[in-house]
Amino acid sequence: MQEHNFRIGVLTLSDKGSRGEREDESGRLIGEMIAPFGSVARYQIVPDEESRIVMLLTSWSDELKLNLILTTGGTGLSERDVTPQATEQVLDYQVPGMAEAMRSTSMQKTPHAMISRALVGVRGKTLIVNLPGSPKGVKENLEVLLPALPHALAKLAGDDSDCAEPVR
Ligand SMILES: Nc1nc2c(c(=O)[nH]1)N[C@H]1C(S)=C(S)[C@@H](COP(=O)(O)OP(=O)(O)OC[C@H]3O[C@@H](n4cnc5c(N)ncnc54)[C@H](O)[C@@H]3O)O[C@H]1N2
Ligand SMILES: O=P(O)(O)OP(=O)(O)O
Repeated sequence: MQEHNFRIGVLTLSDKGSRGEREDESGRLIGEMIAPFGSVARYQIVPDEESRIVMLLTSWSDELKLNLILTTGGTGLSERDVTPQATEQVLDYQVPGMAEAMRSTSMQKTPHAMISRALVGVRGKTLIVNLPGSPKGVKENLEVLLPALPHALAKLAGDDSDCAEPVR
């Protein structure tokens, strides 16, 4: 059931997936998990190529004006893992707390979580979130962000209402 109306992009970075050698299970899972937050206005799977990632993140933010872009894959230490480098190029500023929360919570599941260099940040009015490539990594990282997502996206879209919670 859709509880919010945000416009979302899902970008899968995978050499094997882009060649049709692996099902994009991670992209599909993101679509399922994000469904209550809005509609997937763009979905694409491309190889781990920095210039293509920069081009897509820029056009989905500046031209399509998506509220949220979720990437999966290419956050690790392999030679072709370039998603964070590409993301850093397009961001106006980072939202370190969201990336820290994903990594620190995931560390309770696997020490391998520290290997992901995923960034979260903002370009214009678009929140860009890197997620790891594996479906397990997607699930464990994205479920950390979801509770804060509607508030973050509403603020980014210009909601200027008071948001302080009462002191207890
Ligand atoms: N909370 C968690 N965080 C992380 C995990 C985890 O299990 N839980 N895994 C960690 C590991 S291990 C690594 S390494 C880093 C970085 O991962 P990458 O972003 O570089 O992931 P890739 O190399 O692109 O892919 C890894 C692996 O996953 C499978 N894969 C990739 N893409 C897809 C896809 N679209 N559909 C299905 N499966 C996919 C494939 O076996 C790849 O070899 O992240 C840590 N974080
Ligand atoms: O083919 P990819 O890019 O999904 O990555 P890996 O080499 O980690 O399977």
